[in-house]
Amino acid sequence: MQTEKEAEDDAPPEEYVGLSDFTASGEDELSFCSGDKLHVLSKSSSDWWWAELRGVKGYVPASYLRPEGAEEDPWQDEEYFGSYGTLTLHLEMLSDRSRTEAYRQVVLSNSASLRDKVVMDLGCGTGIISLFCAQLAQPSVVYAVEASSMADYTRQLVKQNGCEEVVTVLQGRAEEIELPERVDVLVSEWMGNCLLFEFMVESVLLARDRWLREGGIMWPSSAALTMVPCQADRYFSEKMAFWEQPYGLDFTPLQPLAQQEFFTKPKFSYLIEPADCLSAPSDVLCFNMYKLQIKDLEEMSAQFQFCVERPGVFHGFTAWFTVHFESLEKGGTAVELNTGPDSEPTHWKQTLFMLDKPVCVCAGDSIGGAVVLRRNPVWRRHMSITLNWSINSSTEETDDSQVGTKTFPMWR
Ligand SMILES: N=C(N)NC/C=C/[C@H]1O[C@@H](n2cnc3c(N)ncnc32)[C@H](O)[C@@H]1O
Repeated sequence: MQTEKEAEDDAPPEEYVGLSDFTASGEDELSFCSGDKLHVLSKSSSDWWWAELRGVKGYVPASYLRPEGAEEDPWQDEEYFGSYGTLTLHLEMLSDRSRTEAYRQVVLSNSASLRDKVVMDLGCGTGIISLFCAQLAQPSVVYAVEASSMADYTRQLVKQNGCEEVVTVLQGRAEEIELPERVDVLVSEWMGNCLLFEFMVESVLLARDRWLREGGIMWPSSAALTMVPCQADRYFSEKMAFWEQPYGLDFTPLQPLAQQEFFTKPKFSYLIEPADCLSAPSDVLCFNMYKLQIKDLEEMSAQFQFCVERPGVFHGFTAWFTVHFESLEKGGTAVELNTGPDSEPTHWKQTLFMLDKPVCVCAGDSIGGAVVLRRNPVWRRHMSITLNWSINSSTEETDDSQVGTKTFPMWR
């Protein structure tokens, strides 16, 4: 095995740029800031490279770097579709029974109406929804569109399950591929954390405008982002209270660091208990998938007014989403996939937004305010969420800790 020194002598250094800040956590690691130009001296492993910055050498995480000069793709498609070319994410989604059964139920309950229909499964992944269509109904054709390298395996799965007569797998981005005809049904599982993260919904809208025939069906047909003010004792004690007295020592000087590290960004995959909800939840944003336009996604805002139903600590807000699949049959019942705390947990769980300072609230208090989602103008799969709130206590007079505002990057 070559040492770093030997490897270093072999290859000329390559110029890389830091994509974001990195703080070394081992003495052989090298810290750098976003934008720093590093010389990569050897790539001894795929994850950690031996690099030099301003005369100092050390290991750096390869995922934090991009080659100097390589234009950074605002959609980060190489990384995005690369991640879907491996099984991890597909296993997570397929293991999510609540999510996958909901799509199965949609096909099953619309089986008769799907006969002879033309279906597009956008971002089919392993093809599970397309296979449900071929297995549980008799569509004339399902165009299973998948941009990642998983498409090769999807073709094998279609053949393996005897569905090649009905399912045609097309590898490519839904925005770019050519279909031989318009479709009657556009089905997709596009929802990201907080409903919109990854902004795959843009691809769904482009495909709708290009391939859905007049009067065609969108599945999901509608989507709603739901929020609620909540208590998050477990998370707060794990990440913040912990520093009060670990092993009898006072580590509170670390609390500003904990604030920065754990409460600045939203916490994905947080499972909130119904009892943690301080009030009834509210659908702050609702999307009609037939009318929604891409330009509507740049900035979305809503007011809210929560009436506190139980005394507790207002640690922050929790968000989740619900999507509906309208029935193909007139008057048929819609299928609902609800990712909230009162439903079967999904792989998304919920998203927690922690305030800087928790506030005690009493039943009868009201928490009014607004939420603004702003899509990142450069990094098109990212957004920020700004929350403004004011607490009108039914008992105490209003002082400054009753009003607040905080913006959370997701992730840029
Ligand atoms: N539900 C979440 N979060 N992720 C959904 C799952 C995303 C799947 O859809 C594929 N995909 C995403 N966008 C496109 C596109 N524009 N064209 C073709 N395939 C696409 C990804 O490669 C994943 O396999």
